[in-house]
Amino acid sequence: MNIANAPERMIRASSTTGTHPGYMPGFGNDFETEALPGALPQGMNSPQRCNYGLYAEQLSGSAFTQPGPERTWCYRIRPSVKHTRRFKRIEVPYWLTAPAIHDDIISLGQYRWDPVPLPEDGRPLNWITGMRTMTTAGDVNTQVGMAAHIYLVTESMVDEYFYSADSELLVVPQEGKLRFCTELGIIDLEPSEIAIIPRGLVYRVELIEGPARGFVCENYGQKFELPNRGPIGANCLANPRDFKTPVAAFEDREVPSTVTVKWCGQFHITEIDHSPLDIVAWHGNYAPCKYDLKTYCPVGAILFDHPDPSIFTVLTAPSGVPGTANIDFVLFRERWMVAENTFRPPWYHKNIMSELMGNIYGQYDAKPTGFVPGGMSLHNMMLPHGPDREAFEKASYSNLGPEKLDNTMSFMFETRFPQHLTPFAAKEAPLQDDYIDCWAGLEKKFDGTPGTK
Ligand SMILES: O=C(O)Cc1cc(O)ccc1O
Ligand SMILES: [Fe+2]
Repeated sequence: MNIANAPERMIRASSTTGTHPGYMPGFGNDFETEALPGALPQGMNSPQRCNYGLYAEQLSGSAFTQPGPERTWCYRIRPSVKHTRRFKRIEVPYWLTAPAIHDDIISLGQYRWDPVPLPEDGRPLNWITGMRTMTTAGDVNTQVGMAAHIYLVTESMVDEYFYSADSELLVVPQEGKLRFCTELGIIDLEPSEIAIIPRGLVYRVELIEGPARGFVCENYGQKFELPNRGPIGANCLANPRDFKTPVAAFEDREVPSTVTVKWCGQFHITEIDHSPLDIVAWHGNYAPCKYDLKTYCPVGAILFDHPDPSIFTVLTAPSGVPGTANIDFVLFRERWMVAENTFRPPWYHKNIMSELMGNIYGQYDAKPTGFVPGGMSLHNMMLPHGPDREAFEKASYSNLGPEKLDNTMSFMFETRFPQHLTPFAAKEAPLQDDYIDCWAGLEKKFDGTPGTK
């Protein structure tokens, strides 16, 4: 069943329909915001007593001593130690964490999947139960690597909260609208936008318009940052002002609630009697944000040849080895193709990085058919791939006038680590068994005589 045809009964719409309180522009800025006047101390972080009887608490997203430390000061109704009680382990069987290598699964191969459908039994899915891990890479215990997930959401979390101690999440919606009610404010998210939810931040996810499906890159390592622009200079690509961080918004609600924590790949639940989204004011540079991919300004080939896809990097998460990302988030969006005497789609290649791609909408130039919106592909470390036969023939023989690639948005989670398929990706998700055949028709053109064929 296609997600778009899901019966109405599967969709439990969100109760949160209020207008959004607003966002602040900038990437990694030192923001300050208060939902009540005077809630934020001025000139200091820890006054003897805070206004409104609030508790001051620091959320540290980096080592204290990291150059450019990332932290946020929160002024909240209760310290967050009151938001966790005794933990009970629970199973979340479809959300897997590296290392997760299964002897009976072969990750060596070119793989492609159709969009993951909603479960046929109609059971509702929320942000936690609807997460489907496709690949894992690296090791959460050493804080390197990533996981790629598909989420399917048909119901809101109600009095249920979550945080991941393992990871920052990069969320890439493909269908439906979600609202992330976080400790630091509210983010509404729809296709063509992305959100970054920092490690350790508590939130619940509501369904605004559903069902919702999308992709998640779970980053176990250093945070995503804007790439160095090198000779490109100060402008284009993702411009910092287009990132939006929510203003403070809090809840003062005393109702039985749960908090689920993802910690070293395990899930634990704790019961509390109030909403943990109780931060009235905050300041700092460790905060969630969203970004509209339609504001991404691509820079590309304006005379000849096809550059490396790194020119389309939106965000990069460093690995510690200079220039060798733990994860690059790369965007293939609408753009003009003008290169002369050039094979314009991606060249055939074999790459030490492993490439997981997803289609948000439209057609991807190297794969005109089969790689559909909501679908994913994986070209793992040192596995050759490139345009299918149809794309090769068209690009080799078409007249090369300026051409706009319109209505197209695909992306890549590219990591320096090999990606391992999960049992879900290998056995349950709609894997295209015949994907490899897209190259079968590439014929031998060489006949020993010179000249282009
Ligand atoms: O494999 C792919 O389609 C992604 C990709 C695109 C590109 O323009 C160059 C290299 C590359 O891996
Ligand atoms: Fe590639």
